Amino acid sequence: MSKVVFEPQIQQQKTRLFIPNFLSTQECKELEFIHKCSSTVGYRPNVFSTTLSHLIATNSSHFIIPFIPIRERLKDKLEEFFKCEFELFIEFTGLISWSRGASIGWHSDDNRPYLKQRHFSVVCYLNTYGKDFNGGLFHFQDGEPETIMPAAGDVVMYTADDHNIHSVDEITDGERLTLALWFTRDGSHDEDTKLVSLLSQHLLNKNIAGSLLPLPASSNMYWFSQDQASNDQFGFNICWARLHILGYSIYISQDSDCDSDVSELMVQPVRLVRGSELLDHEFVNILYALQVVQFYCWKGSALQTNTLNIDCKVVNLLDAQRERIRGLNYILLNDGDFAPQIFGRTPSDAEENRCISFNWTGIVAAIAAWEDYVLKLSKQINLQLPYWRMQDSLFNVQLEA
Ligand SMILES: O=C(O)CCC(=O)C(=O)O
Ligand SMILES: [Fe+2]
Repeated sequence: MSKVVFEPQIQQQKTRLFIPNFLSTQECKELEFIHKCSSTVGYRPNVFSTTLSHLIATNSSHFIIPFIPIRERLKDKLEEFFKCEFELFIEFTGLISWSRGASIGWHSDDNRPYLKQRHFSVVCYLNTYGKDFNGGLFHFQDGEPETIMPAAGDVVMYTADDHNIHSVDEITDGERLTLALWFTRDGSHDEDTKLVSLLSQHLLNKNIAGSLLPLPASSNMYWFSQDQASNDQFGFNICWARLHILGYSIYISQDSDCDSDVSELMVQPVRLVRGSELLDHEFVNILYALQVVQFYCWKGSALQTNTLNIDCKVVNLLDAQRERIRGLNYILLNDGDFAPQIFGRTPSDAEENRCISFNWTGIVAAIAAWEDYVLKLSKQINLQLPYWRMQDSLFNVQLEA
């Protein structure tokens, strides 16, 4: 009797996928806006991050809405390609930016005992090599593609094990931004369970008409220093620095005894200053001012068109106010050149940094447009949360219009 011989399957296991243009330009820009007004110091030197739980903790849960359809599309694509439909959970979602000096050597993403639940990695590039930053090329140690040159909208998915040893070159200038997700087969590490619980506690305690203004987290989360481990006094506050590189200063009228206490300054009402002009509008805190300015950068040209009827009061700075701003900058920016070194592009590009056209009426228009935007997001989250609670999962609920 002849035996049936089973040929060993010589089939290369698929371990990675590169997808150009998976996200639209609008999706990338919206996530960039969220990161630039919400980021805190990250988990590695010169890295900044925005996690979904941080958005909830800072009264900005509504910013989770734009992530939902993107997470869903990424999960569907990943499960289809790796043939594991309905098996995966999202373990982590975050916006991560790397600034000058950040890099990572050869590693796999599950290379620590506490990271073993990470089975798949997904990196979405939200900005572009050569345009927004230099350095920061991604390399796989073996196989194809060997090198990825990040471009806004492109996505790479790979198994988090040692089939995919990879590295990222040092960023030499600018800020390289990604949306990073890890997926797991282990339901006990499902990020959604934790998020639904945090959202429930947060939103149910608050009436629907509750304020949509951001609340700063503890001030050390916004304190950047070159050597984070040493808690170096020489550094800067990320919010002040992001406004500074866009050409804005901050005026705080309230004179308190604890001016050198940064946590106190983060919760004071602020006014925006540009050159020698001060906008006569009080923002409840620095995070709110930052959200409006970043919103203006995002929507700028669209806002310009209907600014004709906007009432905008701008006054000239008094010498005493100028002195006060100098004092605040000394505390919050230290050396004013340090922030552009970390966030900027060479040669100094503060002007080139997207917010090219500036006028105060644009900013005032942005205050109203920001409010419409967050109100719309907030309505969506309030409608969806009951369904998320039922399923213990964040998903795009198809609601009747
Ligand atoms: O941003 C990238 O291209 C990859 C980042 C990375 O390797 C990591 O965070 O583990
Ligand atoms: Fe990695």
